[in-house]
Amino acid sequence: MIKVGIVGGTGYTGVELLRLLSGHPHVQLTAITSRKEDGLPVADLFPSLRGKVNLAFSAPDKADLTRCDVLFFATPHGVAMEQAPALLAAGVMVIDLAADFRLKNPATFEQWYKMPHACPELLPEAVYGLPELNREAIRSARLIANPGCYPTTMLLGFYPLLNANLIDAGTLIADAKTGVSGAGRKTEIATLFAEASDNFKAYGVSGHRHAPETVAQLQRFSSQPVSLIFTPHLVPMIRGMHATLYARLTSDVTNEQLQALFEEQYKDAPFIDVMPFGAHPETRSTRGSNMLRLALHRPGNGDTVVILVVQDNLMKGAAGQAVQCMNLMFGCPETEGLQHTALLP
Ligand SMILES: NC(=O)C1=CN([C@@H]2O[C@H](COP(=O)(O)OP(=O)(O)OC[C@H]3O[C@@H](n4cnc5c(N)ncnc54)[C@H](OP(=O)(O)O)[C@@H]3O)[C@@H](O)[C@H]2O)C=CC1
Ligand SMILES: CC(=O)N[C@@H](CCC(=O)OP(=O)(O)O)C(=O)O
Repeated sequence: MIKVGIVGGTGYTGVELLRLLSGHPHVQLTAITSRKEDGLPVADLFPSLRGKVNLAFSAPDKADLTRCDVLFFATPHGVAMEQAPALLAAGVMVIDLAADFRLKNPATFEQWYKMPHACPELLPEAVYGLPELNREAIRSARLIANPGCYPTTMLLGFYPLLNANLIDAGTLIADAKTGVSGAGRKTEIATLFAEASDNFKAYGVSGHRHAPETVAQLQRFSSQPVSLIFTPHLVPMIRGMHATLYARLTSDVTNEQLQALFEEQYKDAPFIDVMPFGAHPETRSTRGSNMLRLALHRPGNGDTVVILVVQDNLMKGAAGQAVQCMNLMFGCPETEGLQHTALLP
């Protein structure tokens, strides 16, 4: 059994990890932290876990985290990097759901996250935890930077076209929408029911931290400088993310060839569903599941290809993806504990 700990077990990605890992046949939940709920049985806070998780929360400084084989940090940016060096030295693997290890350049991290990096020496070895792009590296990693939710949709949508050198890397556009759970469980005026329901707005238009993360990863697959215009929106949903991606084709290619390219690229990816050309994927077809669905369009058969991508931000966008990485790191089947079908309605 894999002894697993979760730092930040009371947040939305933390409780999603608990839901997934409590049903994982090779996992023994060993430590779950919360500063605010120290001593409280997990199932008292989350009755959905009654009979499934018998642990109590403990404060991070009281929990002996070195008993774990792997620790998930479902915490705000800046927490994992303070503890990762000691944990790795003690032989504990680390999967960070925040951004501490996503950007290789510490100056870029500092620019976007407004804090100095606590352990820049670990950045070169951290593996970006997107299995569809990095499966082999994840298998042998001990430190995983789990991708941001928006970057997961943008990377998996643009990657096949960029890798095949079929699009102009300098004019990528992503128009994306997500629900309020993306902002976490902490209190914030913008995510109050009276503010977010019956409302719709863009945010971070002049700069969102997921743009540099996405560009850095896409750049690995392009000899041309990658440039991305990314506009996120908050929509009145709880879970879910929809990205509409636009790219300009630079080669003569048929719609059938584009479709075949995506189908071939993701034929061995258990959590990517390449839908028929011209389909309209819906966020609820992914709710509670680790599937990411995408579909290609070519308006007017012109030189713009539109890729529609949907996922559950808490699953493929966060906790599900992190468990997918853990499965690879410990030699479990990639889909173990992740085979839920989406909830309808
Ligand atoms: N929500 C989403 O859709 C996604 C989130 N992420 C990232 O995952 C991480 C977690 O997000 P989310 O679950 O939404 O966040 P939440 O705000 O819902 O939860 C944060 C958790 O971290 C704990 N925590 C806060 N500060 C500290 C600290 N200094 N030390 C230890 N524990 C702390 C909190 O518990 P307590 O205060 O009791 O200790 C709580 O359990 C974030 O970095 C986020 O950016 C990534 C992709 C998608
Ligand atoms: C609605 C909302 O606020 N969404 C979050 C989603 C980002 C996220 O959670 O991912 P990170 O780990 O990269 O922060 C945002 O745009 O900041």
